[in-house]
Amino acid sequence: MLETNKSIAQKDFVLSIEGLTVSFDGFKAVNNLSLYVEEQEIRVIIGPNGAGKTTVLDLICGRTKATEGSIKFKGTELTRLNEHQIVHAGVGRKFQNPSIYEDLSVFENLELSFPRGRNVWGALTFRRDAEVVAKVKEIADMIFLGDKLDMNADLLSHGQKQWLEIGMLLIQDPELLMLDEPVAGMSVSERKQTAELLQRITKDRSVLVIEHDMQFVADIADRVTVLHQGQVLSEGSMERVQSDPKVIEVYLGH
Ligand SMILES: Nc1ncnc2c1ncn2[C@@H]1O[C@H](COP(=O)(O)OP(=O)(O)OP(=O)(O)O)[C@@H](O)[C@H]1O
Repeated sequence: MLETNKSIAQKDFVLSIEGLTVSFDGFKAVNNLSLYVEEQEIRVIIGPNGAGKTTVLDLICGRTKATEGSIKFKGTELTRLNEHQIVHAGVGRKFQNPSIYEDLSVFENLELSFPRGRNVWGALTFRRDAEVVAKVKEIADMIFLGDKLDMNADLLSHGQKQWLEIGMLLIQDPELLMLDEPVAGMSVSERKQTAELLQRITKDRSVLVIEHDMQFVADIADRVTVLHQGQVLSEGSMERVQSDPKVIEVYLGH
């Protein structure tokens, strides 16, 4: 046991969650959870409805306050910070529904998210210097929208809107990116492209994803954590969790 603790402590984890619990009127949606995410890792959290997946992301990004436990991001204790401070520390979160500015172009949406242009008026009036333009183009290419910079965001497909929102997070250069069901509503080819995109962006960062689409999970996951009733039911490679009888019983067997 000592050996295990020592090896866990020595690894370079981007995110170390230990003993995390949140209680809603006595109901523990997350119950004494420990989870460690490495640099450049894509970790996928799966599990049945109500398992606590979204609540875990809410706790990490500061939307929900923990009752007990610790969430360390590169050594910084996140449970003491507010949502804004957590974003500033380098944690980006994408929710299920895209929250892009539909009446602005792809370029303007990305430009607005560039760290210097966080507020709308600041972003629209500051000079589009070469650095911003270059970064916007780089990100647009990465999210498959390089030829759609001038298109109004409301004309994009659902999948393209999801990519734009991922791009709006990437331009802020988070070290941990959290995505809640990123391929929901996407076509098969868009799912494939999204898998490629996630593989590419983990060269510089880690990604934590909640997903129900098992093909997509198999395509992207370095490791999978299966949650059930706020606790880790199983963890490891996709092959390992898929063949775990406990996982088949409560989740995959349905
Ligand atoms: N703010 C809250 N107050 C009370 N109960 C909550 C709150 N947030 C979540 N819960 C409960 O906690 C449990 C876990 O919810 P959560 O949304 O995290 O599950 P999930 O695994 O993301 O499920 P799904 O796959 O359906 O999105 C559920 O029973 C939910 O009703």
